[in-house]
Amino acid sequence: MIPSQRQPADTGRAPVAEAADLEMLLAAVAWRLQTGATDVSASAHAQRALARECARDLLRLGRDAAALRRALKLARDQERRACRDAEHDSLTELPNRRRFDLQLQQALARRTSEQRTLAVLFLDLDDFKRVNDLHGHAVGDELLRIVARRLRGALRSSDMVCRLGGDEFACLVSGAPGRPELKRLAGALITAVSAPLQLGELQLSVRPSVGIAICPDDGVDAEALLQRADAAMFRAKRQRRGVAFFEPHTDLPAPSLEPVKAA
Ligand SMILES: Nc1nc2c(ncn2[C@@H]2O[C@H](COP(=O)(O)OP(=O)(O)OP(=O)(O)O)[C@@H](O)[C@H]2O)c(=O)[nH]1
Repeated sequence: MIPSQRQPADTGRAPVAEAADLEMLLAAVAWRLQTGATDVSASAHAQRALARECARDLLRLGRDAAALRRALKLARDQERRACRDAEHDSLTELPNRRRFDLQLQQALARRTSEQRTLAVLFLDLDDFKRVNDLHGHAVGDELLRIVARRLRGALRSSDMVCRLGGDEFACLVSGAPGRPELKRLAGALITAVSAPLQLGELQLSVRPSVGIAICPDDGVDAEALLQRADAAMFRAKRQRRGVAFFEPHTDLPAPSLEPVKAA
């Protein structure tokens, strides 16, 4: 037998160490080299396959991560939009009644510790129904958007204006405004809203009536303040005064009389 064709007797033991003569040693070494080379080439092949698989997995992982990031951003955007829609008026993009109530309650809670006054201004456009009736709902909508922008522009950034609904708006003025300052502010809001406006061919103007309620003089909770500012606005409109401060004797409903009991 030629040496290269001889196989070690027992592949489970170390054949090189057990070679009894030179011929067996050569055969054992040749066999070791051959199996070693096969092992190296098999392992290199396996490693290349593994590397390819890893690269594919990494690519898939990258794509999955990007898709996950996109889905997460979409969900966050949707959540933000839902929160925003829940607290904003879709026509004017001003905060809505719900947002106003929350902010008023927060301002009232802070006021207690800071001992400051704050005021609610209630605005309602005069004869707005005529705008809709004469020029159509779309013109009325555009006018409401413009009024919203004008109110926002006439207030400090620390003050808040919301659309309560229809042609009604409310402002929350915090800090420590006195009556003269509040009267001036109401006048500035009326001037801003009443400026003539051009809508295509149409030239229009609207005027608001404003009622003012002050915390703590006129109430210390959100509902009372808004109701009282509304009552004052109603009187301002009725008397065509433009602005009115809440007056308990005039604006509160008279207490109902107890029915006389039969004897
Ligand atoms: N264009 C438009 N009109 C609205 C909207 N919401 C409510 N309105 C209309 O606004 C009008 C408000 O009515 P009122 O405040 O009672 O009527 P007004 O003519 O302003 O009367 P006074 O407040 O007494 O001066 C109604 O005709 C509603 O139909 C809206 O989103 N868009």
